[in-house]
Amino acid sequence: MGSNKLPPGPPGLPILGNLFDIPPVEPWHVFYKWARQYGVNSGEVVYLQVLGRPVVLLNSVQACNDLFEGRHAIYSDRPHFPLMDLMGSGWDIPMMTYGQKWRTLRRIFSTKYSVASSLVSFYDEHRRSSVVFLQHVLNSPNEWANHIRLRQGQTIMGATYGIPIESRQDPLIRTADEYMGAVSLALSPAMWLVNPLWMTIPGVRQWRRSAEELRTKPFMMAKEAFNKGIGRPSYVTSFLQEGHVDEQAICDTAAVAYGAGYETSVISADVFFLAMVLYPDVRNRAQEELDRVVGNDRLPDFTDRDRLPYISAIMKEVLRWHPPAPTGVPHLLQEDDVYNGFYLPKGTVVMGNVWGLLHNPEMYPEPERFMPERFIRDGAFDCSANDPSRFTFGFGRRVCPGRVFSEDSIWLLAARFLSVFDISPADPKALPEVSFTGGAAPRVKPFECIIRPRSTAAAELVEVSARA
Ligand code: HEM
Repeated sequence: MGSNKLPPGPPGLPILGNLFDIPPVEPWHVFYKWARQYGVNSGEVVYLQVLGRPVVLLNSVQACNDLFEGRHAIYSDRPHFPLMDLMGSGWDIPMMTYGQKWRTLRRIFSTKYSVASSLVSFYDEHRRSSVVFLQHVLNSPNEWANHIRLRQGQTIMGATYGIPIESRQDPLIRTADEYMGAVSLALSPAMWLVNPLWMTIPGVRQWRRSAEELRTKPFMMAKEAFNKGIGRPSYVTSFLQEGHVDEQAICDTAAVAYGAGYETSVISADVFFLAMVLYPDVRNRAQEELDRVVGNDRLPDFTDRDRLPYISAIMKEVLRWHPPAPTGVPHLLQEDDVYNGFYLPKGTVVMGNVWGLLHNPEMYPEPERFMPERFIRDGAFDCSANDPSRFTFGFGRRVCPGRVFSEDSIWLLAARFLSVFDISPADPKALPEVSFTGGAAPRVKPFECIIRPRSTAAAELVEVSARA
């Protein structure tokens, strides 16, 4: 191919390679360091080797565009995730090899989740779940983290199946929690690169059951409601009504929304709360905008979006500051290739360094700071030059098809929560740390905060909206 020189990277041990260089928790900091240390003369391409498997980190916009977009025909496959195989997740689009089955299912999924007219039809679910959320926070503010999980579960389950979820204890939410915990583990670099270890994980059988339940149970419930004529409008019911898509495909693609969308949305909501606790100036500025534009006698809505630029900027900054999948989801190179004069062997695992790209100080000055102002130009919301969603949601043909749905969800949460509640640290002298659990979709470590209605009128507005 004209070059057999591998890109630079950290030296590893014989056979084991860089196995012990990748920490199980917050590995993105190490990836970031390597990008700075080794990427300078290679167009930001860094080479690792783990137990004989070549792994490449792409650390620049250029490299991600050139390879994931420009050469998508050979950069869109997935590596094997042994733990996912054990869980019987062959139906799950994110894990699928790049081929006809993936193409068909992804197209079906996208006709509802990536098309503007369908996304608008999900607005009512976002609205409904956000009002329930506000009421729960009003009644038990210390339980805010549980209320977030319920709200995100309600939104996804409502939009996908039309199934109302009443409580955090709902078995469907528990199933999703369990399955996504396993997926996060299965996709974390430390786990899938070190494949023999998962054999010993005790919960595998239970995870397999959760995966099957997640796949079939809510679909059967939605279908039954549809057949009785009592199904709420949703992804599943609209396909059943249209009648042109095979039922198994509806069932499998619906489960993907629930599986891929639930945990990631919970994390971004948690990140929003953490940012609001740590950055009171941001919260104040957002509330000033909400009061001026929306006033205090109704909740903000999607129709206000164009007039709430700072809320839109907060939503983008949440996705940038701590992306729910900071190391992305790995792609697999299907052919030998040469890039910038470096040889990339067939079978290389190629990872966009999501967190590193979003913390590049040239594109995002003071990257550790939560600063929505970076998306405001001349008083208007503008992320045309630095839209974090270009990285947060992955790359090329495998880019997340749920990204606009997720942005809608975060936007409404931020607008409505800040319009009626104040939030502050539990102890101003001991602010919560910005730290995360392990896994490919790391959760914000639990923290406490104080949440109060902004006024008696705000509390009443929440009650009235919940009754409406
Ligand atoms: C803040 C929320 C979310 C984030 C950060 C996120 C992030 C990602 C990332 C990084 C990928 C991998 C892209 C790649 O391979 O390069 C992905 C794939 C995917 N996401 Fe999301 N996601 C979110 C929410 C959602 C939602 C709400 C849905 C469904 C409604 C969804 C459905 C999917 C699907 C189906 C894939 C697989 C795409 C494929 O392999 O072709 N995601 N997501």
